[in-house]
Amino acid sequence: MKKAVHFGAGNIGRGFIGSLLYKSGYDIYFVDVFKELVDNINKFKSYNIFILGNDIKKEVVDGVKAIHIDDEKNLLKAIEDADVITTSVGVNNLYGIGEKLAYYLERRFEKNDLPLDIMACENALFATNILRDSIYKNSSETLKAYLDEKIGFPNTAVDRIVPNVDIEKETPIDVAVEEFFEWDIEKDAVKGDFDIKGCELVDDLEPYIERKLFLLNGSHATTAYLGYLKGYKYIHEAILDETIDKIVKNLQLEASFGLNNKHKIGIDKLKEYSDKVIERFKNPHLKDEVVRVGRDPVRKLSNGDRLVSPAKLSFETGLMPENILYGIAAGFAFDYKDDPKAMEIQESISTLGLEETVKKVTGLDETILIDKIVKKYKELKSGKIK
Ligand SMILES: NC(=O)c1ccc[n+]([C@@H]2O[C@H](COP(=O)([O-])OP(=O)(O)OC[C@H]3O[C@@H](n4cnc5c(N)ncnc54)[C@H](O)[C@@H]3O)[C@@H](O)[C@H]2O)c1
Ligand SMILES: O=P(O)(O)OC[C@@H](O)[C@@H](O)[C@H](O)[C@H](O)CO
Repeated sequence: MKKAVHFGAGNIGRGFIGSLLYKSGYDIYFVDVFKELVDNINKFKSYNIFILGNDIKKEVVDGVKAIHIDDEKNLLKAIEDADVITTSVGVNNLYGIGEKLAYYLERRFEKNDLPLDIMACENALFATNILRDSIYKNSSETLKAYLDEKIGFPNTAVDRIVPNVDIEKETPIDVAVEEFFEWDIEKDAVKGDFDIKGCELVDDLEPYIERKLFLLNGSHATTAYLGYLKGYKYIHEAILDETIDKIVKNLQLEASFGLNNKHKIGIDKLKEYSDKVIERFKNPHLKDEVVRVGRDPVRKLSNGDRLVSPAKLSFETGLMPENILYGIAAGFAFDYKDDPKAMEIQESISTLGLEETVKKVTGLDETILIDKIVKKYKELKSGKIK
């Protein structure tokens, strides 16, 4: 039986990656920092995936095991034998995982010289490259030669909305998901012979990952930030608000111009994709909280992420991305107290001021865009947008 090691047994790890690996016949080892989660996976060994549509379907993922990140002995054994390694831990955690993987791969190399693919399944552009670079940075010259020859680092785009579960569970590790899923993988970077059913191997990942990050995650974040400001708890409520719906749809159009200019995907195709995304946001059964979708605005408002990146892309085509800038401005107004990264931005606004904070977080240097974000932030705060 082929073995898969997956770092991050959270929502997408269990609700999506775990599901496809299981259906493809892999023996799954989850690795996590959260001890209680690791213990529960080892206790129950099985979990349910509730697929939330107009009716609820249930799938079972069976025979799973978990390893705590500090359990060196078991982690070494799992990595030595792995046929595929995946992550869904949050892009900022990839640096630390890269360091650990370098250590374990050096040891695997002494025992197993079969090829292996390592894929980061995170919402970020080319996340596997970040993980790969971190592994290389921590590698000896001998290990680097082994990596060059035997280890594939395909980038991926993963898409399935997996909210924090809000239904009655049968085990504490059950998850709830939407029906839709898409997993695109860079074909030419694959070195092993993994066979994951349901994923798609693509020649050029960039159009896929940018389309997903800008049209889905950019509009998701904007729905969340505007929804939060207007007092909605859930995404499906926020997207039914006429003002939010209009801004989000126009944001998708602006991002589509940029995407089409770069990748020649076709405006009609991008519109079709965008419309499906909005329908997915409207799913009332997911009960996806705006504070989950808006989490970590420092990351979401950074230069290469879901809002600033498409804003720059569409600005470069000669268009003023007014609605994407609303999304960014709303992100700066996201003052959710339980989100440390939202609080970091709020503290920066109080000490450095808004304009300096916008420059620092977004990395933008186009004065016109910065001025517009500041203006829109003030409009949002003064309640001008109803
Ligand atoms: N939930 C979704 O709808 C969704 C969809 C697509 C992609 N993603 C992406 O997947 C990633 C995870 O998102 P999520 O929603 O599953 O979050 P989550 O918080 O539910 O899960 C993340 C898991 O990673 C674990 N973790 C953190 N640091 C770790 C480390 N160093 N080693 C091992 N485990 C570690 C956490 O304990 C947690 O269990 C993010 O990059 C996110 O953007 C999420
Ligand atoms: O996971 P994040 O924080 O990058 O983004 C929040 C949501 O937009 C995201 O989790 C989506 O639900 C997911 O990307 C859908 O595929």
